[in-house]
Amino acid sequence: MISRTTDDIPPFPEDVPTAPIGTISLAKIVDGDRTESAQAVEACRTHGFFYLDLTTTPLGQDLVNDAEELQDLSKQLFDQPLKDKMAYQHTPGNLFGYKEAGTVKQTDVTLRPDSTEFFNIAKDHMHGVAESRTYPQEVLDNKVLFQSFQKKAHEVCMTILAALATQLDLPPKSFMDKNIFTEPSGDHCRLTHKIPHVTDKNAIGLPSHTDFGSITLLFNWLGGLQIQSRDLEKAGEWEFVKPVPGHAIINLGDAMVTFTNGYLKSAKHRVVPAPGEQAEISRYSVVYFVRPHNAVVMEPLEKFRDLAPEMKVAGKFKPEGDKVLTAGEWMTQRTKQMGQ
Ligand SMILES: O=C(O)CCC(=O)C(=O)O
Ligand SMILES: [Fe+2]
Repeated sequence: MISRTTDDIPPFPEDVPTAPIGTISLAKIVDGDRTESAQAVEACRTHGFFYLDLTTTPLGQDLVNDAEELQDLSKQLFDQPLKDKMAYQHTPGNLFGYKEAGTVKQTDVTLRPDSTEFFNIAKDHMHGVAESRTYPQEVLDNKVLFQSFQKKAHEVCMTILAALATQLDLPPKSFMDKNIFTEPSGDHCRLTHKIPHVTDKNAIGLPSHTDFGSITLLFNWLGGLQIQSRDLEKAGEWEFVKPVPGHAIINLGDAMVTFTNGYLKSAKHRVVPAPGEQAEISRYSVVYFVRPHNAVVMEPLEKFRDLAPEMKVAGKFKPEGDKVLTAGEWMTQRTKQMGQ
């Protein structure tokens, strides 16, 4: 079965317009199919999002299964009383641990509280790359599952980064070398839970943002994720990204914008109440964020250093001032900016 967790949820309404993002096949990317890689580059220069079809490789199928098991685990994890979850709250400037719903992002002009709680579980902590912080017993009891998901998600993301590099006439490891699994980094698995819309009619799921790492691999089962339309007539309107069983949703983060000096894009996205009847039930997502390892210097690759400004697209290119940061410093700065 491709997706057992979609069997018991109301369908995404057919009459709701959705973003026309493309689908890339993991199997074809693994096979070195240049047409597929060219489409991935195109997706990263336009919408900044694409579906990744995971149905036709064992690695992809295993990843889907892990994500579904993590969704089951999320239900138990978020079902705990708030005070128990708050015992694992993240510390300022460090995203690992628990974030409660009701956060206001400091850079959000609307200053609306979000309605999403999440747990960020570090790759370094699950794989012994760095000393771990504390996590709930349910997380520790499922360490093997987190290890499996993180390893596979990282591998899939590296395959995409290699395809992008090759297609851009760079050595295949150009981006991979900045995201080494065994090096200390901000890589993590995020489990999110959005309370049903009916509980808080005004809340936003997650305010508009770009991800700040290299590449994000996302599973969700209910609608609610939106990206801004690229259709000139719809100028900036938000469109839903409909979940597709057996597919992950991939987007690039601001680090890739920095490495390519804006040639590749990190698209703004947000989470709002899911459309139709889907708004009435809890929404979960399982995410893996690949971030450049801490020692990486956040500057464009040689090839992109002198890129003309008009080639630049959405996303933040540089931190305040001209200081070149390491990825470790950059992540701390961006995390503080989130008000977290
Ligand atoms: O839950 C989703 O669909 C998106 C989550 C997201 O954008 C994030 O956690 O950065
Ligand atoms: Fe995001």
